[in-house]
Amino acid sequence: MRDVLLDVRDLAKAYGRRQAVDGVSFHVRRGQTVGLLGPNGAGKSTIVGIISGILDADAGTVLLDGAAVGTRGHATRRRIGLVPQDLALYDDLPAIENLKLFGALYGLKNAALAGRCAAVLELVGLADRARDKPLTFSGGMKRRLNIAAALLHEPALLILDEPTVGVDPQSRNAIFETLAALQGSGMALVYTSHYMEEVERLADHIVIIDHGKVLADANPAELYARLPARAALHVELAAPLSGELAAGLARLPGIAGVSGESLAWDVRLEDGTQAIAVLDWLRDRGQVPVHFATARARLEDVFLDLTGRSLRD
Ligand SMILES: Nc1ncnc2c1ncn2[C@@H]1O[C@H](COP(=O)(O)OP(=O)(O)OP(=O)(O)O)[C@@H](O)[C@H]1O
Repeated sequence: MRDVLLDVRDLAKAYGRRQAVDGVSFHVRRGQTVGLLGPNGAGKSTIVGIISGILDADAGTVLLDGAAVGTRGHATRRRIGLVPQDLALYDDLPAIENLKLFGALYGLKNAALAGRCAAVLELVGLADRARDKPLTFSGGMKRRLNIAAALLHEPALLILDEPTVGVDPQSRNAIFETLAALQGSGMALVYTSHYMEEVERLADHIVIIDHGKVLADANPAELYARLPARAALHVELAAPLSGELAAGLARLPGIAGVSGESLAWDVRLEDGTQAIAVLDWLRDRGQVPVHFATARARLEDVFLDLTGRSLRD
């Protein structure tokens, strides 16, 4: 496939007897944001470590533009930027000096280094804090400085490992703005998270990982389309619904399930537009809804459907 930037094939990695990554394959196209979603311990950090050439895999290959990435493949590794889960900053060194250190590691010097430092600080919204030390920064600002450091060498692919853990909501939004700007510039991103809302918001392709394996690899619309119920209707009635009527409701076309009792009911719908038909059906039988709410299926539902477990467990 011509537009594939990163091709991850059959990765495996064990720590002692624990198989952390167990035959993982997926790819990232140019300009695409791939969300790696999975619970804590699923293997995301290990996958990211192998992709960015920090960890050796026991088996499998990682190709960037057809060239192998490995702990010894320096030229290819340089085309990847990694924002690790653990912050790597010198707290009492001004932000700009931190960046110069990282830049020097990438071989940047003099005017080129100064130019890149200014550009990345601007991009992450820290240009006016260049001379301040990270110890005066919020968790989110430190994270943004880390993102800046990973962008100094203009990578083709930026990998972010849980970049919003421990970050306040305002800073979280600032991080999203930075990432949106990077997406706009055509950069490919790999974003790991166990926060489904974030992955839903950012990613145009989602790889769900659990116990070191890929459970799903698709765009969000495809993931939702596979669900038996893509929406839910919660309805509260003025008078209790009989068991007989509830059973009748469950038999209506497009209804995936009915649960509840007395005044409050939840109806799982194959499609959200069926909510109107359900409300009409109830009203035709003298059941007056006093309150109702509909909700679309979320990635949480996809995970639950795939594993039988909640991602938040
Ligand atoms: N250095 C290590 N030594 C031993 N076991 C490890 C090591 N690193 C990770 N593991 C184990 O490998 C499995 C996968 O861990 P990994 O950190 O890749 O998952 P994760 O999805 O990134 O989770 P988290 O978000 O909590 O970091 C876990 O069971 C973890 O305990």
